Amino acid sequence: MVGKALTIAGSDSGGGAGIQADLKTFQELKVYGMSAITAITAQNTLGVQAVYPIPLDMVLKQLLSIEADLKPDALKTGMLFSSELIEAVSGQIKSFQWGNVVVDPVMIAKGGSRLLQEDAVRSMRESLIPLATVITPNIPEAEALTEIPIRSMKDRQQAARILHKLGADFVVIKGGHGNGNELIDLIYDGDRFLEMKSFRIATKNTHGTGCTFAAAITAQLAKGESVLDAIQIGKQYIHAAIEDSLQIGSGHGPTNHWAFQHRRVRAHS
Ligand SMILES: Nc1ncnc2c1ncn2[C@@H]1O[C@H](COP(=O)(O)OP(=O)(O)OP(=O)(O)O)[C@@H](O)[C@H]1O
Ligand SMILES: Cc1ncc(COP(=O)(O)O)c(N)n1
Repeated sequence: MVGKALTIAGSDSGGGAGIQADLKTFQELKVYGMSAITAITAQNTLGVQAVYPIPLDMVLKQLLSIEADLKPDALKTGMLFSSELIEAVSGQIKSFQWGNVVVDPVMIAKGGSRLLQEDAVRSMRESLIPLATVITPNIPEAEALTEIPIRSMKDRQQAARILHKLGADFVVIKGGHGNGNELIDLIYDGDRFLEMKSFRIATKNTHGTGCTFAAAITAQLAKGESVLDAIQIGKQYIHAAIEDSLQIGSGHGPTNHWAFQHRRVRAHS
């Protein structure tokens, strides 16, 4: 039986982030992809030109249709835009008893546009994080959720502890926004800290990296993999996708979803 993965997120007309990145990732990792669209963005590699939130009722109808017939093995949340949406979506996830929930707490796009209203951070903290199997904030998102400034690895560990206490089983604080040639994603399971290290790829083509990483974790969970293995495959997938990124558009180009499988084929031939 094929694993079924759901993304609850915003649409990116440029195809690099959001729903589009998630479905590409699901396809590449060989799970059946489904979507519930929370907002439509007019977006390209240069930035976000407009945001149109989908009426709450229509978002809930999408989730109901999926529950009535398809039922996901794993799901991820991305752009949820407002406090109302976060609370309603969290309520549905809970009442449908959907498990394997990956929360990517999307707040601000690369160019600076807000993808989450400022007053919605509290709902994320109180309603969504308690349902998370894995939460994958970048450093600014972890700072907003925990209200502590993050400058050192000790600060990151402290933020991870807070997010775990709020109810996330596994916390991954991503290091894309850090400095230096080495890049560390910090994992915390409530007991141990694990540092997932890689080298920093020098490229401006990093549009959709957060979405893609979380979607790859979701795909692996939908196939029944353990959370730690899913996070590690997620890292391999996004690293390959950034390393072989695509020169498309004149801003922050998208990642390359073919890279991961191409490398596997090469490694086995
Ligand atoms: N330049 C890079 N080289 C290698 N890995 C990277 C690079 N940038 C990001 N990553 C990896 O990509 C994943 C996503 O991290 P990042 O911190 O960029 O997420 P994000 O901030 O949510 O994404 P975005 O900035 O696109 O919104 C992480 O595993 C991170 O380590
Ligand atoms: C619709 C939508 N969702 C999310 C992001 C953030 O993207 P990233 O994966 O780069 O954090 C985005 N730019 N647009």
